[in-house]
Amino acid sequence: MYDEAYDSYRFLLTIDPQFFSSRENITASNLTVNITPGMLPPGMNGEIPFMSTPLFWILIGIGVGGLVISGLVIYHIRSRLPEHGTGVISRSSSGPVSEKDLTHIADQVMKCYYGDRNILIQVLKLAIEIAREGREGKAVGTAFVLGDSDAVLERSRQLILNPLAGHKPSERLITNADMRENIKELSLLDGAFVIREDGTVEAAGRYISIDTSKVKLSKGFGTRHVSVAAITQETRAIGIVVSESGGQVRIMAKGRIIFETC
Ligand SMILES: Nc1ncnc2c1ncn2[C@@H]1O[C@H](COP(=O)(O)OP(=O)(O)OP(=O)(O)O)[C@@H](O)[C@H]1O
Repeated sequence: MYDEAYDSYRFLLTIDPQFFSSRENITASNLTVNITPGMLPPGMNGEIPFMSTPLFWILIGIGVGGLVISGLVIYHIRSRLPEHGTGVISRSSSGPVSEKDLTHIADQVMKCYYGDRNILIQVLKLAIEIAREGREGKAVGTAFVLGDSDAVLERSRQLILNPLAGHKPSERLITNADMRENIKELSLLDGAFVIREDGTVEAAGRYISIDTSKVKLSKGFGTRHVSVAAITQETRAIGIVVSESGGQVRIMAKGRIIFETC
């Protein structure tokens, strides 16, 4: 009786899991009582769980791969673009820089700069004028390193004798109209301007002589940009670079470009 029942239903019958765990003797009578034809307990119906199928692992692989690729793309975009955006002032613009433009840029830069906002605006204005006007009909490139000037001077050297040496601090203020004209002339020289937070121009023709290996600017920038980025990484200064080749004005802080004009 037991053998017949079990053999004829062995692919269809369900054995109650509790049945074998109980200490009762297995007898033909209680076996038949606990066998329910056609009823399969949950999880024992012969289907392979989805998590064990190759399709599941393929989908997991696609998901993880997608996340990794998205992360790499975002990292690449972030390392290429300025952190705070691109400016509104185009190289082809002419005329004076509007207060609105300057305010917009200064707002962005002051997030990374501890110095005087008005002095910052004066330096920006001058840099933008140099980028737009050039000198003697030619494009001019130069760089301003603003703030933390003792630390900057320690990490740089004169390329030529400092043309500003011997002039009174009051004559060397960036807010002084004569000084601004002088800076435009001196921008033809190699090297950078070093400017104190209070607007005193300490030096022109300064060569930044520090290790640039930790700078993470995207490829394509030359030594002017890279060395200014490096000095902003090592000091609390910000850098304002006028590119001779592209005409953009780029503002740098903490080793990164934080703003650039179009
Ligand atoms: N370490 C430095 N410190 C100060 N000025 C530098 C330094 N390196 C280069 N310069 C100045 O930058 C000028 C241009 O150099 P380079 O072409 O390599 O820079 P760049 O970043 O491509 O700038 P640009 O976009 O203006 O061409 C040099 O002639 C020199 O006057």
